[in-house]
Amino acid sequence: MAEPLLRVENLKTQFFTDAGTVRAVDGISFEVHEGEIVGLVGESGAGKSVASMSLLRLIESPGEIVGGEITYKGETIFGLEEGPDGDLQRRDDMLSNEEMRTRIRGNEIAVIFQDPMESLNPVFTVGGQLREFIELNRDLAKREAKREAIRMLREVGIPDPEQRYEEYPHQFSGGMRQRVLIAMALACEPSLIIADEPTTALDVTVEGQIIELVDDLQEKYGTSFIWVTHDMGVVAEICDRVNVMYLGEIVEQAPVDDLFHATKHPYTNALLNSMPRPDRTVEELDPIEGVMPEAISPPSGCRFHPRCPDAREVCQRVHPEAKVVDQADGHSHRAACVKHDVFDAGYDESVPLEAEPQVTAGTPGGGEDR
Ligand SMILES: Nc1ncnc2c1ncn2[C@@H]1O[C@H](COP(=O)(O)OP(=O)(O)OP(=O)(O)O)[C@@H](O)[C@H]1O
Ligand code: NI
Repeated sequence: MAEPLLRVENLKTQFFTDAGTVRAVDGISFEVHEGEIVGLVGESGAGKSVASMSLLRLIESPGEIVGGEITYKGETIFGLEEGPDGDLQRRDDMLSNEEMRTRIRGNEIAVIFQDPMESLNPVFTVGGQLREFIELNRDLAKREAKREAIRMLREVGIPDPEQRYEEYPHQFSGGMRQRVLIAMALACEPSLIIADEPTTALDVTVEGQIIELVDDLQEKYGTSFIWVTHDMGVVAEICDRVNVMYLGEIVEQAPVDDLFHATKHPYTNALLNSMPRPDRTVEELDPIEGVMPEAISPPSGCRFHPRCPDAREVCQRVHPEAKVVDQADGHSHRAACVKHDVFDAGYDESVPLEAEPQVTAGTPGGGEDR
């Protein structure tokens, strides 16, 4: 298989707070190949956004990437090596902050956030902002940049783009604003777009339209996506491959069909059971027991064991790294759960744990109102 566009290996990002060290991203590894839509899914606080921001090196104090490697098109976005005094230091070939700003962010890797109002300036027209962005990043003259901005607005399905070019963000609906952000993300024809819950604030119909638009544009431009969401329904619609995150770790990684139909991790199973589906009534929904613990003091052993219906005594002791448990479509299916034989951790002989009675949470990530 061709070299991936993006390779993330054992990435660790932590926040050093007064209350202690938050291990927000704790050793995740995944790849994005050209033209793929790769999902990053999990409950609120799992580390999805911190992982995304780490890829762009946008982590601010008290946060810091403390380990691992990020390679994009053969260049090192992040990497450490042992220095002369034995301490870890940033590698020589790591891209500089200047290169990240001018060459990578926006041009190579663009990002779309959940709330377009945070990314758009309310006091300038939508068209003006898009034009300026294109002018700055693509070295076009003002008139050409304007023509290009209007073309992009049309491309993302905004009706009357010449007219809407002159309007302000508040004159756009939520869905239309999100289309503007997609236009902005696409404007420099990046190879990778990171979309962090871009449809979460939208109603279901508009969400469906945006997803359809992204699917079309993805096909047309061949752009790769990292799609961050807590919604398994969205994952099913848009993703090729999926990474399921729990408390800073990737607990399952598989092509989308295998994730849904040959699920290997109890947490993924719980996410799927808590998801509304056309073939089940609301009463049949099965919220995941308990709430996700704080990343500051994760449980021993498997971090999911206190909430896991399959948990046995061994799960309190053994902390499983994701391992290949199956092969599908030339892609590995990985899971971090010792109930699989490859772990050889004595799961079969181990004593089942009583499910601890817990405060029950709603469905993950506040998905219940949708
Ligand atoms: N600036 C910060 N300071 C301290 N802790 C932080 C900071 N930013 C994030 N965290 C912690 O990092 C962990 C991961 O947060 P993150 O925002 O990545 O979760 P998420 O999966 O994106 O959740 P959501 O679905 O709510 O967006 C959480 O425990 C969060 O509290
Ligand atoms: Ni987030």
